[in-house]
Amino acid sequence: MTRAFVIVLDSVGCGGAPDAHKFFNNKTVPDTGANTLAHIAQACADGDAEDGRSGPLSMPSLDGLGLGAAIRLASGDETPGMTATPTGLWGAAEEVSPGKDTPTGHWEIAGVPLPWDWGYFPDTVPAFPADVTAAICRAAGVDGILGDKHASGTVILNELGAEHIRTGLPIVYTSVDSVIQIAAHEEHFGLERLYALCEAIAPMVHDMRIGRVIARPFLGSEAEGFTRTTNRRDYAMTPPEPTLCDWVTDAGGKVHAIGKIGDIFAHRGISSVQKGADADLMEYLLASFDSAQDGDLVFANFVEFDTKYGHRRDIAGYASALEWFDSQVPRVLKKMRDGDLVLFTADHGNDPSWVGTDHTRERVPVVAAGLGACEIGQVGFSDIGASVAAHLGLKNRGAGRSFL
Ligand SMILES: O=P(O)(O)O[C@H]1O[C@H](CO)[C@@H](O)[C@H]1O
Ligand SMILES: [Mn+2]
Ligand SMILES: [Mn+2]
Repeated sequence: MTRAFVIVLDSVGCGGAPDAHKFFNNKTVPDTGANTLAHIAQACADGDAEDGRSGPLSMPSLDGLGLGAAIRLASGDETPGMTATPTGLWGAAEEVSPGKDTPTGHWEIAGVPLPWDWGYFPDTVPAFPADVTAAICRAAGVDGILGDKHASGTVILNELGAEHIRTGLPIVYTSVDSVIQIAAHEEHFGLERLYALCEAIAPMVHDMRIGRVIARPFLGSEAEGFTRTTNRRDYAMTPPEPTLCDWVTDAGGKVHAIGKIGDIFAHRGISSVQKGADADLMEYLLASFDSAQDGDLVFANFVEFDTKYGHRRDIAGYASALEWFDSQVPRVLKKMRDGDLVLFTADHGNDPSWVGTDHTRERVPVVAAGLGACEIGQVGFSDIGASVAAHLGLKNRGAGRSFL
């Protein structure tokens, strides 16, 4: 028996998606050519990412496993600063699902491509139909909502945070993803009240094939500014079929969710959940090597690349986050024991050099330690789930084929 550790670097794509022209930022600009990792590496090499860090992108550990090679394979783009000869398993994965959001990417990685099209809200004001707004008002006990449009979650707090405190009305917004996000002040509105509101409207919203209701609690004041807290909670639709998480638990193993993995899978097939800032998650991941048993899956998502830097189009911040993560990788690899598979991948792109503030359709890197040097080439997202299942000796393989 063996153990598997699947570590998703949220939004750390590597370009080259053949269907990128079907996905957009700013309504009209296709994602063709977007490449989160390569464009960050290029900006660093050009001296355009000097805020809080300096010089070429430094990711020696993941590059050593095969990250630079994976980017070049996926996209043909240059990878300045990342030119090591791989010592790990490496390749790039392509998504087939019609969506570039987090649940869609994770479900397909876990063996289940999306069998439907998500519902979306139009980029108009108001964005939400009257019955949705009425349901929110009823559940919150208020007589209106603020926002009611497509927005960036940090920008809308600056715009409406003070009015929210003054009026007590929740801030409700969406994006190109299939989401309703509700932002409310933890103290003025109340954290539990925000959770109860999101939970109450989730069934109606899911019936409209809207993938998630996201509670976006924040703190602060008009004078100090408003900051989102780590108490975000996602009320996601249940995956359409059993996923890798269910296969593991059905076979008697445990799935240890680190970060928002539990929420993404609507807590189906999830044995334990640990949440927090990415720095905390790294410690939970390290500790999981001491507690995970044979047959278990540790499934982690590091979200700050996406939420703090990708959506904010902050290239230097994104580069710093990548460099921090890479500096932790030797600690992870040292914890491995014989039979462990440790696989790093991503769920979509979020190129901080791109227009707009939304995800970008990209291939994602697949690099792994524990199986020696091996090029797997171009694979599908669901092949990752099939390979992890094969590694754990599971019968179910989902839609993919194992590359092991
Ligand atoms: O701008 P914020 O609130 O971070 O929103 C982002 O977070 C949502 C969920 O991942 C996405 O749909 C994206 O719009
Ligand atoms: Mn994501
Ligand atoms: Mn995102």
